[in-house]
Amino acid sequence: MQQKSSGLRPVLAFSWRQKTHIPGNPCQSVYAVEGCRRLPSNRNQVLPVSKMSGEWDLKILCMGAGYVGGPTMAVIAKQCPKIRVVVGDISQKQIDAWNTDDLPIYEPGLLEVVQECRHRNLFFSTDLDKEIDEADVIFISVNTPTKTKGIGAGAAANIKNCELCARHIAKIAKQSKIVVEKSTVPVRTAEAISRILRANEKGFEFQVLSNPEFLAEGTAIKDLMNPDRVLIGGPQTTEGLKAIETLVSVYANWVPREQILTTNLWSSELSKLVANAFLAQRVSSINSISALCEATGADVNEISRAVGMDDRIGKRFLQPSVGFGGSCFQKDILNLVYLCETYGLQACADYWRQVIQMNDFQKKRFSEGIVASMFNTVTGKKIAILGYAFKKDTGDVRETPSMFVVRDLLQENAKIHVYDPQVTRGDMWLEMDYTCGVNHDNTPGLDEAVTTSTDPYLACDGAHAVCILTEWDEFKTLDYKKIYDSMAKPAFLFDGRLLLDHKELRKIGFEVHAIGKPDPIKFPGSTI
Ligand SMILES: NC(=O)C1=CN([C@@H]2O[C@H](COP(=O)(O)OP(=O)(O)OC[C@H]3O[C@@H](n4cnc5c(N)ncnc54)[C@H](O)[C@@H]3O)[C@@H](O)[C@H]2O)C=CC1
Ligand SMILES: O=C(O)[C@H]1O[C@H](OP(=O)(O)OP(=O)(O)OC[C@H]2O[C@@H](n3ccc(=O)[nH]c3=O)[C@H](O)[C@@H]2O)[C@H](O)[C@@H](O)[C@@H]1O
Repeated sequence: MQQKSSGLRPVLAFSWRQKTHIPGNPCQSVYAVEGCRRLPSNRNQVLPVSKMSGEWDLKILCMGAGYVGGPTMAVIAKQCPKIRVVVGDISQKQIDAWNTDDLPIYEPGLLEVVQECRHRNLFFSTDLDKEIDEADVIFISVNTPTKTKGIGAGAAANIKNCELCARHIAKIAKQSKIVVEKSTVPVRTAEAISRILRANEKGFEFQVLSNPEFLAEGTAIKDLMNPDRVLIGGPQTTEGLKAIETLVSVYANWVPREQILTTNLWSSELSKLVANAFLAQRVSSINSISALCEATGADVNEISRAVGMDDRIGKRFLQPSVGFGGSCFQKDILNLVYLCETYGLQACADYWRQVIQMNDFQKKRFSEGIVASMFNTVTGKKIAILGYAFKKDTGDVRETPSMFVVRDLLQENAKIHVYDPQVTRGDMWLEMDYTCGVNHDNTPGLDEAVTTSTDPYLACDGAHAVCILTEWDEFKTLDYKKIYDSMAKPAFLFDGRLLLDHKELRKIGFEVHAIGKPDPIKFPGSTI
């Protein structure tokens, strides 16, 4: 298994955040583009897979070697040995890392797949001109963060990077190509990409498809090897349908045909936003109930169990937490909210915005609960944070709930000690600066207020409280007696993931507070 050195690692050579701010054209509103033109029917140049690429069945380029581009292409390369797959990026550091065994992202099982395919039919390169020229199919898998400035700031997705890719392809291409949106984008982005490509065409045709990705970090390889479905949207023209068929034939190498859904472009683009919105909505729904459980003495785990056993509701995504994080849930819901507003559907926009507001409430509620429980002050107290990644099995810290809790506790002048097996100190500060505007370089005393540790026991040594903020498996088997003995008393433990055995912890002597769990003092007899 791919293994990074344990503990908060030194800053990686590459840091994803640096690449979200690529200078270039500001985002063009996709809502301003004209209606879709039908493609001329005599330009039937999209070839079936087997005839496309000489010694290879097909040549694929993926622009963007991040959390999606890297794993997705590695799995295509693994499952399709006759397809040449190149993952390209504008970041030399990123590509250099992909060409070593110290991959730029942590994802269980990824290294093995990369090692199997690298230099066989999987290549990582910054020579985008050459690879665009050679590719038959080009995936665009670049970051599409929420806009921070200008029209739609704080809600609309910035598709600047997608547009730059389209312009790059248009400039270099000397023959017909299929261009595939892998990035998550606002509905009708394919139209903007098509227009850019068409405006620059030199007598050949581009087909633009939408193929959104549904992998989750931490389980990316499993999700890619066994997807619930693959979704491909494209123009419903003869050429468009042929292009769809070309992409279907790639996935059909390992995905059962009935799980490969084909549809039109706009349904495909919108389905991705809706899938993330529904998933996040479930988390916010159960988190809202966790607050009610704490007030009434009900147990949120029992609620999840009882409700989830109804087949119509289902068990998954009902795990209460300190809040959802990650680069996409908030971004994609905001994107949906912005779309609704753009089309004058304010009630729909308000409905979906509430999912984010509930998430903000949950994060805030957690940090306020810590302060309230600890006699209304954490000033000068050492608080150990176990887990900084937004979920287990990833080193990704984008929008991680831990960051918001740490920010709030810093405002109360606590001394923070963080342990996470995969997060770098550099990434931690970068995200804090980008998302919370808290910069450790120009805020006196801040750097010293946060210690990052490579050992969970050191992080907890002498602490007044321990907070479980990521559900890493290793936290389940720590020696909590040893931790308790080393802590200031009373020893508080705040479980933001419902990961631990609270009965056992209380037996040791901890004062335990957990999301959605009845407080045994307030509700004697209700603890399960
Ligand atoms: N992270 C995730 O789990 C998932 C992300 N998505 C979506 O996939 C897209 C990519 O997300 P991530 O992989 O997480 O982003 P990322 O930030 O990890 O990677 C994006 C990469 O694109 C590169 N890039 C930017 N502009 C470029 C250009 N003009 N040419 C070539 N490379 C360029 C960047 O240098 C970076 O390495 C986003 O739209 C995201 O919403 C979809 C499903 C899952
Ligand atoms: O578009 C994306 O980026 C991806 O977003 C999510 O994947 P990801 O964010 O990697 O991870 P999730 O497992 O969905 O978790 C998201 C957040 O919700 C939290 N969560 C999840 C499930 C749950 O029951 N409770 C809960 O608090 C997690 O801890 C995490 O902070 C979706 O699950 C993917 O299908 C999608 O492709």
